[in-house]
Amino acid sequence: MAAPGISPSGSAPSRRVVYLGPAGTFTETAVGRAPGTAGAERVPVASVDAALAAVRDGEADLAVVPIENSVEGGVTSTLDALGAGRPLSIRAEVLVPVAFVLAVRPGTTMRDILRVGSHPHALAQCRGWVAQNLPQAVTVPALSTAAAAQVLAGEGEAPYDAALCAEPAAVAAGLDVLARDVADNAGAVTRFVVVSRPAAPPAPTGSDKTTVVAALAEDRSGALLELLEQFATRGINLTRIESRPVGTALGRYTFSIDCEGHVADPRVGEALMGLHRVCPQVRYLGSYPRADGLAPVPPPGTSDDDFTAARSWLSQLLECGEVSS
Ligand SMILES: O=C(O)C(=O)C[C@]1(C(=O)O)C=C[C@@H](O)C=C1
Repeated sequence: MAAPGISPSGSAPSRRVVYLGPAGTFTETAVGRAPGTAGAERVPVASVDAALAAVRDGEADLAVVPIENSVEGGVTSTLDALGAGRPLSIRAEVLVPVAFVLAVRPGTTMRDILRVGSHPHALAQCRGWVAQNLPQAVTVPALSTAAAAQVLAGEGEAPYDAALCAEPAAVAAGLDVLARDVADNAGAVTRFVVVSRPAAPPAPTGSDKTTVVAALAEDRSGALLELLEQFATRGINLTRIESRPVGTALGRYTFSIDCEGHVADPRVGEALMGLHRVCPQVRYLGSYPRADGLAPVPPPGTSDDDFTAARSWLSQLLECGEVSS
């Protein structure tokens, strides 16, 4: 692979974005909608780990990876890969509605299906549907939804009789669609993030999110409460919080957190400083515009203006010993 920023001809610089492939995954749809990827060379890879490794190693400029689903919650492989290893920055988020079809080789009927293959997150979102409509079938994990379609369509014996994937992936693989709108919860949405090597965050927009991973002080009662208080006392709403095992021993966890606001917002900056004081480790993963455009509504006394006014009140106290009001 050529170095990032250099085209194979060595002439015009080009950006390279890697994503969980092959063509036809929901991640590919996210790449098409992600800010900063227009005109970039798109390179599909086999896993989230491979995508993030390509960015860490300088083989790609950006990776687009799934991080959260409205039905299944956090994508643990992404949370773990972002939370450890060489640091990375989240630059943007993208929301993609997720709708699955049941794809089969031509001639297969519902009764023939004993094994259903797909990405584990897709299988989890369709668990109830499969149990109800294909009670005889077991599920088989695949690298992605589109990979499941391609494997099923390939030559010879396939490891499953049906694949759950996006309809364009089924059509591209030459499969038949036996059922549409396969889901336990209609209207499911997956959230993807655009990731780069560490860089200063984009400027605040007034509708931003910040992502951090924080470790708790070991074996201390109230440590989690202390972490949460850093956000609560500053009126900052959390949009996601998940515990992930550190992996070294039972009972050791880090917390992956998304909160409303930007690190440059005084109240968010102060909350992160609070985390730095009370947590043994804090990994800042980035501040970036919200895909839904919603702006936070801070409770009374916790707006950025309130924090700025309080800071200048303290400065005056330090300077003059009193504040004329
Ligand atoms: O397999 C795909 O098509 C993917 O893009 C991965 C993925 C995921 O990791 O959650 C993305 C969206 C769907 O929720 C199911 C699978």
